[in-house]
Amino acid sequence: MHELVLSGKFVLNGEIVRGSIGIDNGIITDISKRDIKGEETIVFRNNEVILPGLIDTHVHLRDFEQKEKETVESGTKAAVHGGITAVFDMPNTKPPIMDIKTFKERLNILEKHAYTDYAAGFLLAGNCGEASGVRADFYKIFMGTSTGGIFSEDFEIDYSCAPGIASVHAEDPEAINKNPDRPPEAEIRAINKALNAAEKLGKPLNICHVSTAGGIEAILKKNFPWVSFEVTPHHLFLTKMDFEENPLLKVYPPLRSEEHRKALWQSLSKIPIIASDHAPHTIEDKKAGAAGIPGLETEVALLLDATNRGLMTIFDIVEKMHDNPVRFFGIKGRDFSPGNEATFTIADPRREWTVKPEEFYTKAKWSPWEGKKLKGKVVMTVLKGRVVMEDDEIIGKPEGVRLDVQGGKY
Ligand SMILES: NC(=O)N[C@@H](CC(=O)O)C(=O)O
Ligand SMILES: [Zn+2]
Ligand SMILES: [Zn+2]
Repeated sequence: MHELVLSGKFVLNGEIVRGSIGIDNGIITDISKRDIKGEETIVFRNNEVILPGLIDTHVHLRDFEQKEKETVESGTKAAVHGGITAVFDMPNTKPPIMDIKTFKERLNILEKHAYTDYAAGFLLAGNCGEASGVRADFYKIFMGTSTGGIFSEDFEIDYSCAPGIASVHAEDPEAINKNPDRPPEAEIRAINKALNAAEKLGKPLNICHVSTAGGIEAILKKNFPWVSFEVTPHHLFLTKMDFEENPLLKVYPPLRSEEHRKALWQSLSKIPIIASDHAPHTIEDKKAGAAGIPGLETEVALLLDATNRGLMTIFDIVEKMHDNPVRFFGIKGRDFSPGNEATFTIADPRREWTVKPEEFYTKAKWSPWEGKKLKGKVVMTVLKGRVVMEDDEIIGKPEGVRLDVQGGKY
C-alpha cells in the first residue's frame, strides 16, 4: 500500500498512457498501467495530464536589496502557481552574486524561502578567483549589459574559467553602444563570438533567450553537443509591434519582427529549452525604462494553449522544460522513473481561463497577456510527493531544496 497514488493520464516514453504512480517518502516507487492501492489516491478523471516536474532554467528572483521587485518567496510561489517545480536563480541581483560571501547568503535565503527546488547561479565578470571558490550550479556571463549593468570585459576568459556550465546573455557590447535599440546584429555577433569560444574551449555553454533567425541558424549550423540554448515565450508569441503598442514590453534582447518570430517557430523542433527569463520590475521601474517581462505564471499555459492550435505538442513541453534541462545540466533524481523524486506538474490542456495578473503571486502584477483567454492551465503542482499548489492556491510550505546539478552528458 503506497503512501500516495496519483491516478490518471501521464506522459511515458513519448506517449500518453492512463495508469497509476505510486509514491512513498516523496519518491516514485511504482509506475503502472494498472490501478494500484494507496493510503491516499488523487484521481485525475478528465483532461488532466501528469507531466514530470517542469524546470525553468532562467528566472530572476531579485530579493536582497530589490525585494520590492520580487523575493525568493514571491517568485517561487509564482513558479509553483505556473507549474514550475525548479528554477535556475539568476545572479544579477543587487548586490550581484559574484563573491563567496554573497553566494553563501543567497543559498541561505533560497534554503529558507524557496517553494520550488532551485539551482544556484554565480555571476562571472573578471572574478575567476572568487568563482573557483564556490561550487555554483551554473555560472552566468553577460557579454553586453542588461539589468544590473554588469558585463564581462573578456567573455573568453570568464567562460574559460567557469568551473561548471556557463549560461550566457549574448548581446555584443560594441553593437549595443552603436545602436542602443539592440538590433538583431547585436545578438548574432555575440552568438558567433560565443560559438567561436565554444569551439576553442569545448566547455558546456547555454545561450540564453535566443531571439533571432541568425542567432538560431548560427547555433544549429555549428551543432556542438556541448552548446545548448533557450528561447522565451515572449520571443515566441510577441513581436516588436506589441512593444510599440505597449512600452512595458521593453526587454533585452528586444522583441523582434514577425520574420524572426516565425523563424523561431520554424526551428521549434531544434530548440532544446524553453525558459521564461522571468524578469520582474515594479511598474515605476518599468516606466523608468527597466528591461524585463514576468513570465512564470503564464509560460506553461501559453505553451498548452499553443498545443490546442497545433503549433506544438505536449511532448514538446516535456522535452523543452524537463527532459533537455535535466540532460544538459545533468540534474540528478528528476527522471520520471522509479527511485526518482515524485515531483510533477499536472496540466489540463483544455481548461479555459483569462489571464488576470491581480491573481498572480509574483510582485510584478502585470502581463503582456493580461485579459487574454487561454486554453490550457496548470491545475496542480506536486513537489516530492506533496501537493504544493492546487487550483491557484499555494498549499505547500517553502520546502524546495537545491537541485543536484552535476553537469550534463552531451
Ligand atoms: N531580460 C531582461 O530584459 N532583463 C533581465 C536580465 C537579462 O536576462 O538580460 C533582468 O534581470 O531584468
Ligand atoms: Zn539576459
Ligand atoms: Zn535573464
